[in-house]
Amino acid sequence: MTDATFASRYRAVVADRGRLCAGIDPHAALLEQWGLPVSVDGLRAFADAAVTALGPTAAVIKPQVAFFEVFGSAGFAVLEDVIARGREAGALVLADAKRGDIGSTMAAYTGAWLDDASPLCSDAVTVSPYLGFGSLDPAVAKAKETGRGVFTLARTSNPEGGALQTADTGGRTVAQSIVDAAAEVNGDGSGTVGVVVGATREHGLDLSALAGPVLSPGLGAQGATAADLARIFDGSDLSWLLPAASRSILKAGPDVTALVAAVEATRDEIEAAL
Ligand SMILES: O=c1ccn([C@@H]2O[C@H](COP(=O)(O)O)[C@@H](O)[C@H]2O)c(=O)[nH]1
Repeated sequence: MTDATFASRYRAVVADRGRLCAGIDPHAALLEQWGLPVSVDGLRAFADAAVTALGPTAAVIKPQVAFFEVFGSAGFAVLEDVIARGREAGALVLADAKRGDIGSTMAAYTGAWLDDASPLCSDAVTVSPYLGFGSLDPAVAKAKETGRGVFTLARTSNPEGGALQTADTGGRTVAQSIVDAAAEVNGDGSGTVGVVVGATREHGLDLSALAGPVLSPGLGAQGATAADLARIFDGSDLSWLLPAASRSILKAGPDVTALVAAVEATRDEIEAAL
């Protein structure tokens, strides 16, 4: 698709639009709040307004696949439209699918989310490394080859993640071992593998060798603030930090102008804090 690395594509769009990943999470409660039916028609209207507002404004948009999948094939058709329009509008589209399986099945997920031949092909996809980081090899290889990205969970924003992710594996935590494996892939400067580190608590990670993006969800609806980001990531290379917010932005809808203003206000608050 392109000779550019994911690092260079990421840096270009963030330099232009600022550090924000705006999520498209069509929760039933948000559909209702927007005065829409909780149906495929409601989903389509929600997605249309969201991608119209967020696609030309945010550096990265992150459709949460679960909220489309719940409507079956009709939901996936809406998601395909969101992905295509988001990319056309100049945002990087990060499909939040959190895929993870044995390598042979991971190869099929890679075909779905990172291959030009697929209608779901995105600029990046979220993955779960908990079948072993090596099980992600098909996705990592495809992403590297095509200038796309893979964002692996490391230290997630939810409270339940801690017991597993902070478990000690011979002198370092599970989450640190994921960050280190990502850093090894990124040693060539491609920035192919990003990590997910929530903004909701101290993470205790050494991100200094990562050389790739750090997606940090948890702003707004989960309670984290821009000031929390500055504190939690103090000492890290903040140029790689990509704070993410979904509901706190989407609640400004359905008016497109109000959604654009919410994206800009969130981004400006982040940029001022970092
Ligand atoms: O650790 C994680 C990983 C992913 N997420 C996802 O991000 C958004 C957050 O939405 P908000 O409305 O801003 O809370 C959502 O799609 C999650 O699945 C996360 O929150 N934490």
